[in-house]
Formats: sequence, C-alpha cells, structure tokens
Amino acid sequence: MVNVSEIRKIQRTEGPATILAIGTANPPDVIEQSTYPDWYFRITNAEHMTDLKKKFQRICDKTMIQKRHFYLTEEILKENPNICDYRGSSIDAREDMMLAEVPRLGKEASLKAIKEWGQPKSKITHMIFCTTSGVSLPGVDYQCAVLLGLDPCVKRYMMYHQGCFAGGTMLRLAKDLAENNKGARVLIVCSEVTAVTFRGPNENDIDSLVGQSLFADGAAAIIVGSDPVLEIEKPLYELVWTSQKMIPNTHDTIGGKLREVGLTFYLNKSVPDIISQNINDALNAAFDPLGISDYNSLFWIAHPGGRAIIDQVEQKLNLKPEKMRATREVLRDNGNMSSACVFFILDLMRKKSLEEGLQTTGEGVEWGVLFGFGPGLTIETVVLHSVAI
Ligand SMILES: CC(=O)CC(=O)SCCNC(=O)CCNC(=O)[C@H](O)C(C)(C)COP(=O)(O)OP(=O)(O)OC[C@H]1O[C@@H](n2cnc3c(N)ncnc32)[C@H](O)[C@@H]1OP(=O)(O)O
Repeated sequence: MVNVSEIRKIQRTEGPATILAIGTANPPDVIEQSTYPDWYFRITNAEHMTDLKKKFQRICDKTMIQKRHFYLTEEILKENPNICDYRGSSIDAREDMMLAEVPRLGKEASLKAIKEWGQPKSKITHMIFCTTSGVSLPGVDYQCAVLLGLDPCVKRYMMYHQGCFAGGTMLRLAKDLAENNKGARVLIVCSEVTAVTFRGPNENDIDSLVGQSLFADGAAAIIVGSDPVLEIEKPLYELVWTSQKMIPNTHDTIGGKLREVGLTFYLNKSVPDIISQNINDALNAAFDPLGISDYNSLFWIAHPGGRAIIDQVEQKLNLKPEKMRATREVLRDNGNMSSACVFFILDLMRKKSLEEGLQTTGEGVEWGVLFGFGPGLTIETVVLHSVAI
C-alpha cells in the first residue's frame, strides 16, 4: 500500500524551479520620447494648453526614456476620438481592442520562449497569465492558450489588475507550482497594453500626465520548471526564495480605478522615497539567511517604475552604477511596461552576459535580486541564482 507521504515525495521535485527560456514582444509602432509631447497634445486636440504641454515636456525629459512601443496608432485614435478625450466614455472600444491585442502580444512572446525552450508545447502543464487590461469570461489567458494551441488540460491561472509588481508574483507562483508538481513546465505570460490608460491631458490631473510619460506596451513569456532535461533544456536562472510585502499605510500612493474613461490612476510623488526607505528591510529578509550583506555583490533586476525610483534605490544602498545598467537600459528603450519589465531585464542581462564573455548569466556574479514594485505599495522580492555560461 502506498501512503500519502510517499505520494507527496513522488510529486515533489529534487531541484529548485529554474527559468528555462525567455521571450519578449512589442507592438511594431514606436514613438520617440523627444517628440512625444508634440504628438500627444496634437492627437488629443490639446495644443491650446501650452503651459501644460511645457510641463509635460519637462516630465518627459526627466524620464530618461528614449522610445516606447504602442498598440494605439494615430489611425486607431482618429477612429476612436473618445479615447483621446480626458472625460470621454470609451471603455467598450478600449476593451474590444485589448481583448484581441493582449492575447495576441502574449502569444508572440510565448512563441519565442517556446522556441528557445526546445520542448513541444504539449509539455506545458501550467499557464499563468497576467495583465492590467482586457477583462472577459473566459479570460485573455484562455484566448492566449487557444491561440498557442496549448493542451486543453493545461492548468491556467489568471492574474488581473495586479499592476507593476506582478512580474515578481508570477515567479513566486511559478516556483511553487514547478517545485510541487514533478515534471511541471509553467508558462508565465505578462502582456501589458496601455490602450486601457491612454487619455487626454487635464490641468488638475498631473498624475495622469506622469503616467502618460512613462507607460508603454510589451509582453514577456518565461518557461519555468525543475530538474531540467539537460540534453534539451538550458537553465538560465534558479529561483531560490520569494516574498511579498505590503508597506503599511501606503495604499493611497499608487492605485487605479476602472471607469467609463478607462483605467484611471494616481501616483504620489512620495513613491520613490517610500520604496527606497523600505528596500533595506526587503534585502535583509532575503539575504541575511544567505550571509550576504554587500548588495553590490548581487546582480540587480528592479522594476523600472520611473527614473526617480531607480535613482533613489541606488543612492540609498550606495550601489555601483553598473548594477542598474540592464534595468536602466530597458527603461530607456521601452518605458514602463508594468509587469513585463523585469523579464525584459532578465532577457537583456543573460544576453549581454553571454556577449561579454562573462562567467554567469548574472553579469558574472552568482546571486541576484529581482524586485517588483506596485500598488499597495507592494514589494515582491525574488532571490535568483545565476547559471554558469
Ligand atoms: C502602475 C504600477 O502598478 C506600478 C508602477 O510602476 S507605477 C509608476 C511608478 N512610477 C512613479 O511613481 C514615477 C516616479 N517618478 C519619476 O520617475 C520622476 O519623478 C519623473 C521621471 C516622473 C520626473 O522626474 P523628476 O526628477 O522627479 O523631475 P522633477 O523636475 O522633480 O519633476 C518634473 C515635473 O513633474 C512633476 N511630478 C513629478 N512626479 C510627480 C507625481 N508623481 N505626481 C505629480 N507630478 C509629479 C513635478 O512636480 C515637476 O513639475 P514642474 O516641472 O512643474 O515643477
């Protein structure tokens, strides 16, 4: 007779959950940040708001973003003028667009990850899908699974409206699934499309303007599994430890509400300061058990919510400038793609590490940290272990 503890032993894996492949995708349309204020005020019929446009130009200049990809084109916006209006009732049009675009972009990123992984897609056992837009029954996770032709028995999890910390949440959940289900291969998809938040300017809503200067579209897909089949699968990073923390009394600093005008949001100026004040505690909880107290000895992946957040974390910890190199490059070349950003950074880091002949996927060092920051304020922390190249 087999007993329950023996069954549990058989179900669990030997090794840690490991990232086995990464794919990313953006919509083809690109807008340069230097010309964005002109484009944005023209397309939203707001050129008469000259002072506000100058302020927006100042904000855009400070973002350190050079370009962003968008699904929304001039043509689409001209066909849907209510999306350009600050108060225009537009949720139906936005949702119709996102119900198609969110799974499509997710599929594009997933196909790249599946190709790199090298296994047939029928071996994907679980799918976790994350987005801040495109609400339907069944959800965009279902649409993406159908577009990809995944096995009908794939076990799906849908994470709607988590916001920018959710890249970390996805890894936390994938780690638990992969380590507790022998043979599991978990496809994580983060697909973010700003057609839900785009709207015209308003003098009384500078938070919205700050968001219009930062947010961008992108999708990333990751495959996670334990005990890799080394003849086929190539480990990239091991997932060693995860945590999530809600910083007390900060719920009113980042947030949003889904309204007829789309997803409205607020961003308090204190966000960079609050995150930097809490970063040491998050690092201590993660790395004290490993005996690591020099945070310059780690490789760094931090959600690039905005330039000021990265600056303040760097200053608080006296980090060497090269530690945030990959994080800043992704912000510069893509903007804030919410949950997908951290996977773009991981992808860039492992590629650059290889190109530069470094010894590990983590810029030549062994241990690393991945941070998600977002509404709550919530901090997701993931301890990563790099892999020898
Ligand atoms: C959605 C999610 O789930 C998670 C997320 O990622 S949310 C996004 C998180 N990101 C943030 O909170 C943005 C962090 N902030 C930044 O990166 C920077 O403040 C910034 C790039 C926006 C501006 O850079 P800066 O160095 O602060 O420039 P600064 O000159 O002080 O500000 C430029 C203007 O923006 C205004 N401003 C800056 N932050 C603002 C904010 N949060 N709300 C309103 N106004 C703001 C300033 O008052 C200033 O206005 P004036 O020029 O008229 O004085």
